[in-house]
Amino acid sequence: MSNELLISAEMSEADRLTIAAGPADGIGLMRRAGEAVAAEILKRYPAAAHVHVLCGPGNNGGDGYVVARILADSGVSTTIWASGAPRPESDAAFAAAECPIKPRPLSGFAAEPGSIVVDALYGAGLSKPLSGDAAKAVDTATALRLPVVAVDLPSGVSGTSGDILGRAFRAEVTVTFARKKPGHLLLPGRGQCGEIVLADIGIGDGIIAQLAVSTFENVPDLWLREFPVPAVDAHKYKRGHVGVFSGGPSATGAARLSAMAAARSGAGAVTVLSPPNAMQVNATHLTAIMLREAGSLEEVQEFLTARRPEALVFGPGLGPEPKVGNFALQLIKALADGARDEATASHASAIVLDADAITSLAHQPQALFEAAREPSAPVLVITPHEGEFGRLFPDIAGDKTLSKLAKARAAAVRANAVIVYKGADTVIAAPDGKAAINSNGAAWLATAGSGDVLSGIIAGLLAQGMPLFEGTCAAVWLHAEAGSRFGPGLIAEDLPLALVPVLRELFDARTAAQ
Ligand SMILES: NC(=O)C1=CN([C@@H]2O[C@H](COP(=O)(O)OP(=O)(O)OC[C@H]3O[C@@H](n4cnc5c(N)ncnc54)[C@H](O)[C@@H]3O)[C@@H](O)[C@H]2O)[C@@H](O)CC1
Ligand SMILES: [K+]
Repeated sequence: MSNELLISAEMSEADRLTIAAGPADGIGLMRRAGEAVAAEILKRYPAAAHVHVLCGPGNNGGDGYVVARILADSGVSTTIWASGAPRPESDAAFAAAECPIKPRPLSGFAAEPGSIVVDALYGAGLSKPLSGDAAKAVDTATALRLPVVAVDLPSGVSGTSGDILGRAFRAEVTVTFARKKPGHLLLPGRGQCGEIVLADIGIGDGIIAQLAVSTFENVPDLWLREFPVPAVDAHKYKRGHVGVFSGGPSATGAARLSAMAAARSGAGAVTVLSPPNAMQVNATHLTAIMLREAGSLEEVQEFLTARRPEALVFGPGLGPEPKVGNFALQLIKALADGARDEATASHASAIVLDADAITSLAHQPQALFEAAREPSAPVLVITPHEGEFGRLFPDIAGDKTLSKLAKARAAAVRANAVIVYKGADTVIAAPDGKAAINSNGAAWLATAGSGDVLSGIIAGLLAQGMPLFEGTCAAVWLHAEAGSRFGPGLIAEDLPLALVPVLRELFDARTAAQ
C-alpha cells in the first residue's frame, strides 16, 4: 500500500530506519531522490534550453545538487543558484562536492524565457516563511511564467499543514519521495504542487509499516477489502436498511436525495420518515423508497423496533431550529437505551448528523458530546462544511496553529464521532486518531443538495456493514468520484445515478481481489 501520508518526523524516521537496515546510506537515498527528479525533467522537458537549479542549505538543496550533476552529465545547460553552502560533512555537502557546477549566489538569480526552474530550496525542513532571496526567486519565476519542478514540496508549502508560509512556488510537477505528505493534499498547498509524482528511493513498505502511520490518502486501497459484496442469498433487509428523516412539506427534497443515494449505494431498503404534514408530498415523489409517518419520538421508536434499520440520516432539510437539536439528542439517547434493552433492541448502530442537525446542535454542543459518550450510544458521523464546523467547534476552528487535518482530529475526539470536514480537501477523522484526506473531488460537487447525497451514501455503506471509518471514507471517495466524472452540468439529482459506473468498477475490483 502506498496510501500513507507522512509528516516530516515520520519521513526522517523512515530515512533513519532505512539507513540502519542498510545497505543504503544517507547520500545513497539522496542520489536516488535526485535521479528521480532529473529523470522526470529529462522526460518532460527534452527541449529545455536551460535549467536553473535553486539549492537551499539543507537536504532539499542536496537533492538539487544531484539533479544538477545528472542534467549537466546529460548535456543540459544547467546553472545552480545556492542560498548558502550545505553544512560541512552533511549528505548535502557530499552531493555538492560531487557536482562539477560552481554555484552562484541565489541573490543574483535571473532566468530567461524557455528555461526551467528546479526548486530545491526547502522541503520537509521548511521552518519559517520564505523571505529575502528565496521570496524574490519565487517572484522571478512567477513573473516569467517559467515551468517549475519542485523537489519534494514547492518551497514555501508546509508539508504538514498545506499552508503557504510567506510565498510559495507554483510548480508544474512536484516529485516527492517514498510517500506523499499531508501538505500535498491539503489546500492551499495542493494547488501549488501541480502534478505529483511519487518516486521510489528505496524506502521499503516494511519500513513504512514500522512507523504505524495514522494519516492516509483516501483512495480505494484504504477500504476496498471492506466494500460490500451482497451474499448469494441476500434479501433486501440483509443488504441493510436506512432510515432518513424528512423535513416539513416545503423541505422534503433533501431527505429524498439522501434516501436515493443510500439506495443506490446498495442498501437493500430505505425508508423516509416523514412528519404527518409532509406525508402527501413525500408520497407523491417516492417509488422504490418506503415512506413512514414519524412525527414523534414514539413513532420513530416504533419504526426502529419494528424495522431495525442499521443506519439513520438526520439533518437534511430539517431546519436549523433548536427543537431539531433536541430531537437529535433524544434520538441518540433512545437508541442508547434501546441498545441496552435486549427486549426492545431498537437500535440503529449509526446516525449520520448533517446540515441543519449540526447547526441546531451548535446551541448545545456539550449535550451532544456527552450523549455521544454514553455507553451503548450509536456511532455518530458528523459531516460539517466549513461554516457548520465553525458553529459546532468554534474554538478548534479558530485555532490558527491547527491544520484542517488537526482540526478534524480534535473535533473527532471531542465529539466521539467520525468527522467529515467537507471542502475541496475533505478530511475524514476518527476518534482513535485515524484520518484520511480526500483528493478526487472537483468543483462540480459544490452544488445544492450535494451534501445530502453524501450523507445518504455514508448511511448506505454503513448499513451494509462497512466499518465506520472505512465506510465513511469510501462514501466520500465515491461521492467525489461520481461528481468529478459527471463534470459540467452536475446537479445533486444526477449524483445517485452517477454512482452506478463507479460502483461497478469497485465491485469488479473487489471481487477480483477475493
Ligand atoms: N528520507 C528523507 O528524509 C529524505 C529526504 N530528502 C530531502 O531532504 C529534505 C529535507 O531536508 P532537511 O531536513 O535538511 O530540510 P530542508 O532542506 O527542507 O531545509 C532545511 C534548512 O533550511 C533552513 N530553512 C527552513 N526554512 C527556511 C526559510 N523559510 N528560510 C530560510 N531558511 C530556512 C533550515 O534552518 C535548515 O537549515 C526533503 O524535503 C527531501 O528533499 C532526500 O534527500 C531523500 C531522503
Ligand atoms: K522544494
